[in-house]
Amino acid sequence: MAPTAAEAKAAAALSTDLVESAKKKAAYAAVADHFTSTMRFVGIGSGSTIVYGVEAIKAHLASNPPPAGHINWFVPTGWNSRKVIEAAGLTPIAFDSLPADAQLEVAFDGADEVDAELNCIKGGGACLFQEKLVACRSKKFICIADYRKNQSRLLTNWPTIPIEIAPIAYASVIRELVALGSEKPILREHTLSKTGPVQTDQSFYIIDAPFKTLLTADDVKAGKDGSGKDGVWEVEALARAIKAINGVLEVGLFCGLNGIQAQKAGLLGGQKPVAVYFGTAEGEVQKAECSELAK
Ligand SMILES: O=C[C@H](O)[C@H](O)[C@H](O)COP(=O)(O)O
Repeated sequence: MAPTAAEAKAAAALSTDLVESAKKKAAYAAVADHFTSTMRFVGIGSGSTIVYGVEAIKAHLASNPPPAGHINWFVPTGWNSRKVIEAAGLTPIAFDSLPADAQLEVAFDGADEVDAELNCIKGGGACLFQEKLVACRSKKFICIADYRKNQSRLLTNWPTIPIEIAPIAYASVIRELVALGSEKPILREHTLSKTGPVQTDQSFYIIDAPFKTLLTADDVKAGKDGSGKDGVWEVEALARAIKAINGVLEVGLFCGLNGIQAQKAGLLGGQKPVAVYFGTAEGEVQKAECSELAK
């Protein structure tokens, strides 16, 4: 028998509660493991999950105040992120105001989907360019997500790759994406009161491009062809191909080992998180660590 409207509403509310509680638990665990009040520069991502991360940082600072005279600076990844930092009473510093030699100790952010190798899709909320800048300038990038985001391969549950592009180039970028095997890339438009394309913090546009489920590096090592033949791509190969299109500012695939290698050498971090904290539907937190760091 189909559920009544009241039953359906109650089930939806329960599911929302589970998701929010999973985000919060993951955020508090991530902050407990990776934030200290002696840190100088900390990156703060965008979206609904990072709000709990900022809440956890605020709570941590309340019970572990920084040494006298020490300022914890929080680097936002856009307008929304800055508002969250300010609303929590924390001190923001713009990315382009950072001292030239400053490195962020850690950056926390959410994700739309994460695969078995911790490659991520980001940009569901139209923030990805500044998030990548901040992640790559951090010694470690830590991701926080709920159980819906935890998939073995990208483009399993999340349908498209967000790509930030120069407005003038949108039609030609769409044509190039189709040539790469994306069936129906679309320019993201407002769905509520305002009409027209969604604009990013850089006043650029977002194209959402669907592709077949992406292969991991391990799939390719196991002999699968991820070169784009028949529209089948390995994550990094596709990220490189999209980034090479004229008019693309950044692609919402956070992947690759470059930064990880640099991080192992104690230099800059990378696009790929070193750890992802997933809040589970059972109320636990599952921590996935980047296996390359252990090698
Ligand atoms: O554009 C938005 C960002 O990449 C977010 O970090 C991502 O969409 C995850 O957002 P949420 O935490 O709301 O699921």
